[in-house]
Amino acid sequence: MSNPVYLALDMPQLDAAKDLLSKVRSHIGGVKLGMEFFYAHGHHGVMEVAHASGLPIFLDLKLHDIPNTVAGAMQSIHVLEPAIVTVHASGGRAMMEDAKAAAGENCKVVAVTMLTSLDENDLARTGVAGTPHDHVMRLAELAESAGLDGIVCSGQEVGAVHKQWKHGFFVVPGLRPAGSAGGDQKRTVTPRKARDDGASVLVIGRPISKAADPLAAAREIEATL
Ligand SMILES: O=C(O)c1cc(=O)[nH]c(=O)n1[C@@H]1O[C@H](COP(=O)(O)O)[C@@H](O)[C@H]1O
Repeated sequence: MSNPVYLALDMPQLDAAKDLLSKVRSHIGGVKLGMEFFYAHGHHGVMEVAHASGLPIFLDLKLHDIPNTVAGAMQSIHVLEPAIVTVHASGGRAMMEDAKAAAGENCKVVAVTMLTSLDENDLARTGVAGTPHDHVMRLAELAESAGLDGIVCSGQEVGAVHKQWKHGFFVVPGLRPAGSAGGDQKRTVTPRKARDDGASVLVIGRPISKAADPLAAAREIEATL
């Protein structure tokens, strides 16, 4: 089985990103590039990282706009041949359908459900009643009906979503090896638990990138899986 760990390269410096990548390259299965990196380096930066790593690229742009604009954005990133792209499930069914239709044939389009930095109180403050579990299940159903490949959710929900959506593709961030700092993440589990519960991809950033020894951290995480 291929390594499910995608390293989140959340940094604006291209050289630092490539340096980190070269250290941990053989202990990860893919690279996640999000807004921080993409807004700083755009297409050119994505191509450099893809070329330097030779690994699949997860372009985490969390698209969330009217269907026409999101479909246009998907077409604009087509040339980068990302393996995975994110949209927000709360953008609605038509937006997700159009995003999927505009994506490349080999690109998985997954919907962010409820950010792992939020808990039930945060959800209530946005006007959504119920538990994170209910909210994630509802949005997962919507994403599946829109023809998406899967969703992004926390490791606290992935087991339940996996039971409901047997062939879905599940991206799980908010992962923290036992004893590591949670930071801004609220719904965390260990990488091992997320994998055992059905995660297809494990997104890990700071537990590797901010470790005193990133290579040792990546090796240790790999050993737990
Ligand atoms: O879409 C994501 O990847 C994502 C969704 C989510 O709900 N929570 C979340 O943390 N992420 C991303 O996953 C990564 C987590 O980073 P660390 O908390 O440093 O491991 C960041 O790049 C986030 O942008």
